[in-house]
Amino acid sequence: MGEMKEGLVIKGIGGFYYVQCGDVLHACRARGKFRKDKISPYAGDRVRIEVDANDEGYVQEILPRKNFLVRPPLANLDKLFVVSSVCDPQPSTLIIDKTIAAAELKGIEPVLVFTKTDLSDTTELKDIYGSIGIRCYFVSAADGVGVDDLRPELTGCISAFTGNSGVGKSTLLNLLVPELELATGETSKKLGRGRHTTRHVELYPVEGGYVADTPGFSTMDIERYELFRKEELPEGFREFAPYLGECKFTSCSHTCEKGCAVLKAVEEGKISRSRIDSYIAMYNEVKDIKEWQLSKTKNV
Ligand SMILES: Nc1nc2c(ncn2[C@@H]2O[C@H](COP(=O)(O)OP(=O)(O)OP(=O)(O)O)[C@@H](O)[C@H]2O)c(=O)[nH]1
Ligand SMILES: [Zn+2]
Repeated sequence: MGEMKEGLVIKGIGGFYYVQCGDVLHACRARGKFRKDKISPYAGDRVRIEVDANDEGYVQEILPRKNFLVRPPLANLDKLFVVSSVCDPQPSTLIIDKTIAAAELKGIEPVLVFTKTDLSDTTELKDIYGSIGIRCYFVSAADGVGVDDLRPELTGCISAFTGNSGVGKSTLLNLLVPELELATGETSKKLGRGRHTTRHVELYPVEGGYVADTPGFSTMDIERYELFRKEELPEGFREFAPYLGECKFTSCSHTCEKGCAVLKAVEEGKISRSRIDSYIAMYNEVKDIKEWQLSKTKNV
């Protein structure tokens, strides 16, 4: 029996899993039982490996995941940077709010990043997102404004960047982590999404943490793969928390009921219209989803 170690899966490629144990990176194969159990290690997984005398490693056990994203496949994400441009393309508050909610419900901390502040006014976005209890950054890659404020957010955690095509994710990541050398703008378009979808996910060490290299990670992936239960939806809107439990009806859906404390807070200007509009739109989308349709959001 070889030496047992515990480490972090940095990437999986060509049947090998690269596991970081302290300063050493072990290329490991997986034990056959994973395939049988239909569970395989992914970037972000904490695993136990056995290293034999020839320095060959085998993944023996995947430690319990705190969360899992289906696409891009990533385990144990601490932080999700939700990137939107203030214009070009115009931001969609519904997409932003869906992405925030998906992160919240998985126990991933959302951090909002608005890019291209050199191109447009940010007052409206600041009004909506400045006071919901989520850290919010306004940056411009064109003149570098705000980029350094964001850097400490990468420290000591596993993070990923998501946002629609063209919002400036790659441009921003290149400023934060120059070693990544991601293709941006026209080059990225020419290479096409095919390149992104077939590429493996890799965690890059940065600022004492890791950032996932997921250039094609758009909010579409969240819409397609992360479904909500209507009962849990209010937890995706953290500024609703003080009012939940205060409604007249215990079964209140917070969409239209009389005596709803959440809707009252909206009337009083304590919750923004934009946020409740997103909540109601999302509620209407998920209210008829069946339990079996939700199974794919589990941590496997
Ligand atoms: N004016 C301005 N343009 C920016 C800024 N950030 C990015 N851009 C431009 O926006 C375009 C898209 O940027 P990318 O970094 O490729 O966007 P992306 O989100 O990575 O796009 P995908 O790779 O398609 O997912 C490029 O032409 C960038 O030069 C910014 O802060 N200000
Ligand atoms: Zn209510």
